[in-house]
Amino acid sequence: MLGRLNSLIQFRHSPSFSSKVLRRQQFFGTKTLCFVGQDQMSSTLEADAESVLRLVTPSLDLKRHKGQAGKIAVIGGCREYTGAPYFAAISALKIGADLSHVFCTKDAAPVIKSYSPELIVHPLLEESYTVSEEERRKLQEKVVGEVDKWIERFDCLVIGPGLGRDPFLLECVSKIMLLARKFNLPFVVDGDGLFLVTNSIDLVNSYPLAVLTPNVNEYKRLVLKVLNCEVDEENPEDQLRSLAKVLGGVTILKKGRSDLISNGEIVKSVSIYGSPRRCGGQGDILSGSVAVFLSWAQQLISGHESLSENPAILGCIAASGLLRKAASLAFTKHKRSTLTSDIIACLGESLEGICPAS
Ligand SMILES: NC(=O)C1=CN([C@@H]2O[C@H](COP(=O)(O)OP(=O)(O)OC[C@H]3O[C@@H](n4cnc5c(N)ncnc54)[C@H](OP(=O)(O)O)[C@@H]3O)[C@@H](O)[C@H]2O)[C@@H](O)CC1
Ligand SMILES: Nc1ncnc2c1ncn2[C@@H]1O[C@H](COP(=O)(O)OP(=O)(O)OP(=O)(O)O)[C@@H](O)[C@H]1O
Ligand SMILES: [Mg+2]
Repeated sequence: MLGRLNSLIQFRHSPSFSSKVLRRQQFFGTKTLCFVGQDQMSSTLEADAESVLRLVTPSLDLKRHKGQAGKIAVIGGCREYTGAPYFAAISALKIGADLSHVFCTKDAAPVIKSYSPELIVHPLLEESYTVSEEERRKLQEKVVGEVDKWIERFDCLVIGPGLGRDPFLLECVSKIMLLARKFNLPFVVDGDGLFLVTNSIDLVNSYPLAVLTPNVNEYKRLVLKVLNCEVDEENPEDQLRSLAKVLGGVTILKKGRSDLISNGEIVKSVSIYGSPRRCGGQGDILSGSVAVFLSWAQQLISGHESLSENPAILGCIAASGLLRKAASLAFTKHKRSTLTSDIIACLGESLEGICPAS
């Protein structure tokens, strides 16, 4: 059974599971691979998202302490966008992470704090208009130093929701990405983080713990930059595989009517019926969710040395499946008035329907 699972999701184990993760091997305790259904082991394009959700979601246990179910940090939030980082960070908690941080600009912080007392909000980043040329170098060092104090505690970063495109701010964020790579910390790049990465491919190149979650526009820009061509609508799977391969094995979740996922080797799709509402913010839920499921998958795999699945692919399949289930449930309740916060409110019920807490 393990062999067949491995051949379906042929993942390269990153050499970089941190010692922090290894210390937590016991987290998943007695969970076994009988949670993986038969469909998941077939070689079809469509993933069995429910089986993956059951596989990676840890059971609740009174012996566990705060933090073991995941600590996520979102790097995003600026003067214009405060909703996006909030959606990503709160979704992580609603799914089951223990702690969710947001590193945002100084002026976005009080707004994001006011949305929720659950989030730990760091007013750290600054946009060009608040900093003189002379102050910039010193400030950049301060930002990196501050993130450095926290970074080892996180299981995954989400970089980009509502970040904005201020050049100085993006320069600081590129330093944070380099820091994350130094610590072998997985990160999900979304929204304006993808704008940054598309213009500085080296930030993610050949980093197997990077997950990119582009929407239609973001994907178009990435394909143009990296493959120097237009999006191939006829053969999306092959093009996605090539893109991930050229980027040295990063995982890409291409969002759309069906979500397509590849690490340059395999391609999987998630097409569970979601919702016809396309209100903004659903991609932000997805990025926060990928971070949690990726962390859980990493912990699961580190506890089963015989497994060679790629936690990033499992995280993407699980997050996409859950978001679609929650969007569908929210739509049955709210129809045309369905908003992103309604979908977030359905995350728990949707996950409970697939893997009950008790
Ligand atoms: N509440 C908040 O704070 C939120 C903040 N957000 C943050 O905003 C930042 C920018 O992200 P983004 O997604 O708006 O930018 P981008 O990808 O350039 O798209 C812009 C335009 O592209 C088009 N378009 C989109 N999809 C398309 C499709 N399928 N097919 C065809 N066209 C399509 C469409 O253009 P239109 O139809 O108006 O011409 C759309 O308006 C980023 O930081 C993000 O995190 C969001 O997360 C939302 C919630
Ligand atoms: N045409 C579609 N039909 C069904 N589901 C879709 C469709 N497009 C996107 N989705 C779903 O919505 C999720 C978010 O994708 P979307 O393209 O809206 O991201 P986004 O533009 O980054 O969102 P955001 O507004 O948060 O920035 C995807 O994971 C996918 O499951
Ligand atoms: Mg987006």
